[in-house]
Amino acid sequence: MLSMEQTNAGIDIEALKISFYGAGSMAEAIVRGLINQKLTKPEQISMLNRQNADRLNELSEKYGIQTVLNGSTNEQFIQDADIIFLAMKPKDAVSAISSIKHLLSEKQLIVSVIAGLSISSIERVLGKSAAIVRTMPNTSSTIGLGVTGISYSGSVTEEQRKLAETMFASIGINAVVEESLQDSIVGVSGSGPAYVYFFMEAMMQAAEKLGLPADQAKELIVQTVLGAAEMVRTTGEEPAELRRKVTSPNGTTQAAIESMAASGLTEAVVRGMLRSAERAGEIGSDIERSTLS
Ligand SMILES: NC(=O)C1=CN([C@@H]2O[C@H](COP(=O)(O)OP(=O)(O)OC[C@H]3O[C@@H](n4cnc5c(N)ncnc54)[C@H](O)[C@@H]3O)[C@@H](O)[C@H]2O)C=CC1
Ligand SMILES: O=C(O)[C@@H]1CCC=N1
Repeated sequence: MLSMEQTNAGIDIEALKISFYGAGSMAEAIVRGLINQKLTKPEQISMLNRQNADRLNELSEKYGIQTVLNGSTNEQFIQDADIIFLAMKPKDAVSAISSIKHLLSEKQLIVSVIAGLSISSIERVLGKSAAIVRTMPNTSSTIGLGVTGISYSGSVTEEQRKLAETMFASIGINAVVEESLQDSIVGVSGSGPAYVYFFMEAMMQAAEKLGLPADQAKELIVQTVLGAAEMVRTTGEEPAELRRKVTSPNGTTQAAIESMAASGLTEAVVRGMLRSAERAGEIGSDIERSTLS
């Protein structure tokens, strides 16, 4: 991760107004990350949602940001924003973008976090080309350990690129990729945290079967996962090599790994990740079709 000095070079992000259109889990993860990492002040952030005043009140109290339900008052927030995050579910994207397109101006940067939604679909809904950053973040942005795939429309300037990369670097690491790879990023790191949680859930089930109390099992498993990821990062060794070091010939780990392999763990993970990327493509095609009809 870049240091703040490096990431903030030459860009006064605190001076910019950032509006999140869609106040769900991903928007909250980014907002929390931006505030915790002190990239900007809560007063500069607004969050707009279609419904659920309770959720908005909670977000406003928790983070000190401005929140507003869809309606006439949100127009001002959209018009005043320098950066607009599109953060609703894919199925809501076309109608949401249509409803604000008359409020957008050329100087604004649009950042989409929506899985599958292509830059060309956004431009088709807007009826013109625009400065669009297509991203695929993940929820670990909440604690500054996110991963974000980033791609740009042709209208994004060098300075806007720097701005987008600075924002996402403050809440994790970035991978700037060709837009055609964005569905792959979904399969790898967008959905990725859920695979790890799923594996941890299975480990917790097993630990309980082995007689450990649930809270102790959780503590041991969290530290095991954290330690293993940190080992890969700090030693620079390949996961396969680190695994070999845990695995004594004919010992306990070998017995476990053989049993997991026989149950098709590798194939299940590979198939699942490819399916996630494929699903992102399907979601994108559905949206594209709806913009053509
Ligand atoms: N949750 C995750 O781990 C990740 C999600 N994403 C993407 O982020 C987007 C949002 O996902 P989540 O935050 O998980 O969903 P969510 O369901 O938690 O939040 C979506 C929010 O958008 C609001 N919304 C829908 N239509 C609206 C409209 N017309 N105007 C204003 N607000 C509107 C909904 O009321 C809801 O609060 C999705 O497109 C997803 O593909 C991307 C990366 C990771
Ligand atoms: O499940 C989803 O569709 C979103 C996109 C990546 C993570 N969550």
